[in-house]
Formats: sequence, structure tokens, C-alpha cells
Amino acid sequence: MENRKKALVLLNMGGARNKDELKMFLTNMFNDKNILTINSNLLRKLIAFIITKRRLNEAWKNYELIGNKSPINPLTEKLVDRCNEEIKEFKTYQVMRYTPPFAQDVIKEILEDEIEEIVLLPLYPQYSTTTTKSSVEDFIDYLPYSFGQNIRYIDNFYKNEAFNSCIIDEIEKNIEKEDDFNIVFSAHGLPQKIVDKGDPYEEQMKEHVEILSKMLKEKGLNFKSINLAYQSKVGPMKWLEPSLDEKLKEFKNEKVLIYPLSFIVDNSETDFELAIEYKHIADNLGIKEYKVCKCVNDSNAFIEAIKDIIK
Ligand SMILES: C=CC1=C(C)c2cc3[nH]c(cc4nc(cc5[nH]c(cc1n2)c(C)c5CCC(=O)O)C(CCC(=O)O)=C4C)c(C)c3C=C
Ligand SMILES: [Fe+2]
Ligand SMILES: [Fe+2]
Repeated sequence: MENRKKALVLLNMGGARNKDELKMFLTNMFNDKNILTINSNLLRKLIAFIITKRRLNEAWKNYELIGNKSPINPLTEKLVDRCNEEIKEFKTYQVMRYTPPFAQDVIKEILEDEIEEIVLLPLYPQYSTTTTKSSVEDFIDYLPYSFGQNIRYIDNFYKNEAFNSCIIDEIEKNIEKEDDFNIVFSAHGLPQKIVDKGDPYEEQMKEHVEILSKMLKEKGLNFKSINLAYQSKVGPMKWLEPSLDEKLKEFKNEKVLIYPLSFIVDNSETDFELAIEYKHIADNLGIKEYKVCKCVNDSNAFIEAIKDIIK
């Protein structure tokens, strides 16, 4: 590893390792001007404090059901290790947005390692101001001016064929040829207001589903229906629609396969929200079978896709 002069930095959201870190996650998230798009820092700080205080205990109960921590950290660490084993040209690091390791600390390490060139790979296939922009800006804010211009970032990678093949493989693993599943691509939601201001996330998400639909058909993987819905609404504002709750109502007595399309590694939104919370909803709606696909995580095929995405 000593001679590696290029850094690949995986950017992700972070997640709670314990209740204190959930408080940290929520506080940092709602203090992010890309998430709460309020101009006044002071007002945002106050609202972040109030939301965190209100949400913490209720949200922690969800983490108790998945082993008192989010799986996002260990899974991202595994992905970093696999990249370091398989992508010899780069030394791979991870930076999280709302829990450690933070950009400021990882940048110190990068400078000590005398890295000369940096590639930022936000682990978000579709661009959003709330995720990609927030993470990239945060990193660049802490990078000293003296580092120079030898830094580039991957804006999105939902069109990458090798990546999409990983998704199709995961879907294929979950069905038999004669099954008659409805597939729902479930995306993390976004306030409608953010989309109306020009965030391309919804547009890219729709295009991503179109690309995958074509690939499924080409592979002879037939579904009764192919759908897109949005999970994880927070607060009273209007978010992207249809919501996953509404979408599931269409499938009484039918089979549903969920693919979590916003994420690269599994996290509390997949392991708790999709696998536990929406499973209850599906059972109550009389859905005959309800399955959730795994994210691409640190699979060999995804490591190959990363090589192609950053080249
Ligand atoms: C206004 C609130 C939120 C916006 C906008 C938002 C966008 C957004 N988030 C992800 C990915 C993840 N979000 C996760 C958790 C999470 N998200 C919000 C709120 C907003 N997200 C909250 C309050 C939480 C915490 C859990 C909860 O209280 O419901 C996670 C999981 C992290 C983990 O612990 O494992 C991920 C991943 C995307 C992709 C996105 C916009 C495109
Ligand atoms: Fe979120
Ligand atoms: Fe959620």
C-alpha cells in the first residue's frame, strides 16, 4: 500500500453505532443546509435541536430491533477493505457525512500519506443535492487550498452497465422463473420542494428504473408489474410520490419483491424500514409474499463496477 499516491474516497451518510451517535447523526443531518434549506444558520440550529429531541427516542427503538446499530458502518468498512485488496492503483478511504470518520480527520490522514490525486465516489447512484452535493462540498471545504486541483468526483453512476448488472443479478437471485412477482424499486424519498428547486434526483431515478426495466426484459426476467415508489418520509411536508405505503396497497393477494434503489450498502432504511416496518404493512395489507433484495454491498461484481465507474 505504501506506494499508492492516488486516493479513492468513498463518501456515505454514516449511521448510529449507539444511541449517542444517533443523536449526533440527527443533529448533524438537520444542521446540513442541503437537508434543511433554511438560510439562517441560527434558525436551522434551533430547528435541528427541536427535531432531534423529538425524534431521538422514537427512532432509537428502530435501531434496537436491528442489533442497536446501523449496519452502514461495518458494511462500508468491508467495501473499503475489498477495494484496497482489488484496486491496487488507489488507496481507498471512507468519509461519512454525519458520523465518524469525518472529512476533516480523513483528509489529515490523506495528507500524511502524501496522496497526490483524489477521486471522490459518493455511494449514491443518483445525484441529489441532499446527498452527493452535501458530501462532496463537505469534503472539499476541508481540503487545504495547497492540495491543488488534483481532485475529481463521480457525479452519478446509475447508467453504468456493470453496476446495473449487479442489481439485475441480485434481483435474479430472489425469484424463480415461473414466479409472478411485482417488483417495486424503492427509493429514499425527498421533499417535493427540493425537487421543484431543480434537484435532478427524481428524474435520474425514473431513468434508472427505465434502464433496469429494459435489462430485466432482455434477460427474460418477467414481472407482473415494474414500479417505482418512495420510502422514509419525514415530517409534514409533501414528499415525492407515490409513497411505498400507497404503492403496496395495489398488491393484495399478490407477491412483491422490493429493490432498494438509492443505496449501495444496506443500512437502517433497508434492514429496519423495508425488512421489518414495511413487511408488517405488507402483511396487514394481505400481500401473499414480500421479499427485500440486498444492496450490492461489497460483492465482487460491484468491485469490478467501481473500477469501471472511476476509470
Ligand atoms: C429531511 C430529511 C431527509 C432527507 C431530505 C433525506 C434524504 C436522503 N437520505 C438518504 C439516505 C439515508 N437516510 C437515512 C436515514 C435518515 N434519513 C433521514 C432524513 C432525510 N433523508 C432521517 C431522519 C434518517 C434517520 C433515520 C430516521 O430517523 O428515520 C439512511 C440510514 C442511515 C443509517 O442509520 O443506516 C440513509 C442511507 C438518501 C439517499 C436521501 C436522498 C436522496
Ligand atoms: Fe435519509
Ligand atoms: Fe426512515
